[in-house]
Amino acid sequence: MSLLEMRNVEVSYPGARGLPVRAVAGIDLTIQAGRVTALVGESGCGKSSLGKAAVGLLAPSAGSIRFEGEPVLPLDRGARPARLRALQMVFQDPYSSLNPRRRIGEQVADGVRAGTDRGGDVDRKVAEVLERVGLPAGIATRYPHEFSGGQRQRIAIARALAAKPRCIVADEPISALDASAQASVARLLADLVKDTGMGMLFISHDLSIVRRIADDIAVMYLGKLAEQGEPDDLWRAPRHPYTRGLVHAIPRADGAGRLPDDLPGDVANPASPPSGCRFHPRCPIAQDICTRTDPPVVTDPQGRRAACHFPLDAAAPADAGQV
Ligand SMILES: Nc1ncnc2c1ncn2[C@@H]1O[C@H](COP(=O)(O)OP(=O)(O)OP(=O)(O)O)[C@@H](O)[C@H]1O
Repeated sequence: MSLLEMRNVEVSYPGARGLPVRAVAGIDLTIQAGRVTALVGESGCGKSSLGKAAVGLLAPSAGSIRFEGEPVLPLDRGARPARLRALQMVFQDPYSSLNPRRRIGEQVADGVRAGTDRGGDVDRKVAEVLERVGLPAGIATRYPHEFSGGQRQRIAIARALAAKPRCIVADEPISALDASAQASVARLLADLVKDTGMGMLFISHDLSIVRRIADDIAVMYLGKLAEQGEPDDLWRAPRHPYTRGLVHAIPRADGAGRLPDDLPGDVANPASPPSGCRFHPRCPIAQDICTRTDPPVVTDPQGRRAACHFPLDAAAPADAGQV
C-alpha cells in the first residue's frame, strides 16, 4: 500500500547571482507500508532536501507530495493536522535533536502526546516504547548526556515511535554513530518497519549498510533518480553506470579495494548542472547523445527503474566476488 507519494518533486534554493540551486530536479518516489525504501547517493545530491520536503519541513518548488492521499503542505492554519503526526522524522544527530535539559521520559512523552494515541497511561506508553527500542524503562528519569550516541539515537527513535507513526523519514540516522552502533540502530529501524507495518524512507550514503536492511533502494545523482530496485538486483546487475560505480567503491571483502576509475571526478554543482545526462562527465560509457539529452526514467517489467541511454547489460554481473 502506498503511503507517501512524491511526484515530479523539485526543491530549489536561492543561489548566488540570483541563480536557483535545483537541489532536487524532478523525482518520483513512493514509500510503501511495511517496506524500507533507502535513498542513497553522494553528499550534496539532494537526499536531505527531498527528505525534508517529504515530511513538510520545506515546501517543494514544484511537484506534489501526498501522505495517505492528502497533500503534505500547506498545513492547515495553526496546527499540524492529526494525519501528519503519523508522519515522523528522525534526524542525523541525536545530540542536537534531544533537549539536554529535559528528562528522557518527558521527551518521549511529548511523542505520545503529539501522536494519534494520546489517551491512557502516558508513563506506561513511554516505558513500552523505550523497551521496544532496546532501552530499559528505568532510564526515563535520566538525561540525554548520560548516554552514548547510539543510545541517544534509540531515544530519538522512541520519541518518534511514541507518536504511533505510519511512516518515518530517517535522514542519515546512523552516520553520526560509531561503527558498532550503526549496524544495530539500522537493524532496529528495519525491525520496527517489519513489526509495525509502517513505511520508512531511510536516507543514507552508506550503501553497504543499506544493502542489508532495505527492501528497495533509490539511487540519486545530482537531484535526479539514477536507478531504483531491490538491493540484490542492484548489486548483481546495476543498470546505471553510477550505481555500478557506487557498488565498486565499497571496499571489497577480498581486500582488492575500490575500483577508482568507475567514478572519476566529483559531483557537479547543482547550480550549473551538466547538459544532457547529469552524470555524463563522470560516466565511463557516455556517448554523444548523453551530452545533449537527459535520459527519461524507464521502468522495466520487473519494476526496476533506471535513467540511462545505455543501461548496462543485465547479464554482466558488477560485483563478482563481492560479499
Ligand atoms: N538551505 C540551503 N540553501 C542553499 N543551498 C542549499 C541549502 N540546503 C542545501 N543546499 C544545497 O542543495 C544541494 C543538496 O543538498 P542536500 O543537503 O539536500 O544533499 P544531501 O545529498 O543530503 O547531502 P549531505 O549528505 O551532504 O547532506 C547541495 O548543493 C547543497 O549545497
